[in-house]
Amino acid sequence: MTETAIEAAALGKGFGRRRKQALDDCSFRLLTGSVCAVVGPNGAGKSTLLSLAAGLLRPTDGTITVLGAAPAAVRERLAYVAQDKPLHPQLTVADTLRYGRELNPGRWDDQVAERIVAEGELEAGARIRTLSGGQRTRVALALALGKRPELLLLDEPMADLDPLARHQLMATLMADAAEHGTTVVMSSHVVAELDGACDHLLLLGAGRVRLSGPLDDLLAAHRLVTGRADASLDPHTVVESRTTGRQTTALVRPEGPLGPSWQATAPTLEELVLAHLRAPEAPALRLDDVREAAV
Ligand SMILES: Nc1ncnc2c1ncn2[C@@H]1O[C@H](COP(=O)(O)OP(=O)(O)OP(=O)(O)O)[C@@H](O)[C@H]1O
Repeated sequence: MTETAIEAAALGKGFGRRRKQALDDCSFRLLTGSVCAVVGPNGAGKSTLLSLAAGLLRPTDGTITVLGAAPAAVRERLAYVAQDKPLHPQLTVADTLRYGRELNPGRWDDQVAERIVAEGELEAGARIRTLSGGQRTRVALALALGKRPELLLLDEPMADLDPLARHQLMATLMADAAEHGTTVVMSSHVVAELDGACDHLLLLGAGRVRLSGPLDDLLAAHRLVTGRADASLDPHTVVESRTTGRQTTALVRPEGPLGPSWQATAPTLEELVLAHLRAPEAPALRLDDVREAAV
């Protein structure tokens, strides 16, 4: 097994005759066994990136290597759950799982697929078209995990689920990934649901990588500081700063000791992401051991 699950080098994807860049010059590296959160505002390129990794789109620039090969060459070793969760509407839940089994001979894990369906109390005989959005999500995830993939690509998998189902499915997903060493790449707008589940972060903005690396390293590279509005933050890199009255609160990347003017705490994942979303001009930071120089 290769140590790198996904490697993107100057990856770009343009659409249409004008080649509008959905992704531009993206380089990052994700180690096997990581659970990676892909976050970013609407239109940032998250779905495009996941489709490229799944081999459903081809790059217009650069390269993406998945499980050591071109994505199209390793399709049977990965599973992709797209945002719209395409399933055959006329099939029953049981038929859908049966097709999953037939299409993945030698790989299929009946136990995990059946468990995910059973946890949602879905009737085996129910047709897909009669299911709610959240119930379809459950069937799509059962199909994806049943395939026993080495790489699981999930595009906003929890968006349709009620909070309890979300919590429970996330726990099942993470336990299964940990048990089998599955690499998981999951996009989401709900940062809270990623906290505690992910160990790698990829933040995209306007088609570019803004943050990439092990979550702990990215969090450790930032400090949330509070101090007097007239205190200087030189020479630190200020990601975002807000002043209310006489007080400034900022997210910074310290270049050394912060000094006595500032009270500093470690940011949460949500604070890290929100500050970068509010400050799209902040410089990018990559801590994922890419071979190229800094972005
Ligand atoms: N098939 C396509 N044809 C033309 N443009 C596209 C196509 N797919 C995506 N785009 C454009 O590429 C950009 C990135 O889209 P993408 O769906 O990857 O973003 P996203 O981060 O997943 O957004 P969201 O959070 O809204 O799901 C957008 O500007 C979108 O309009």
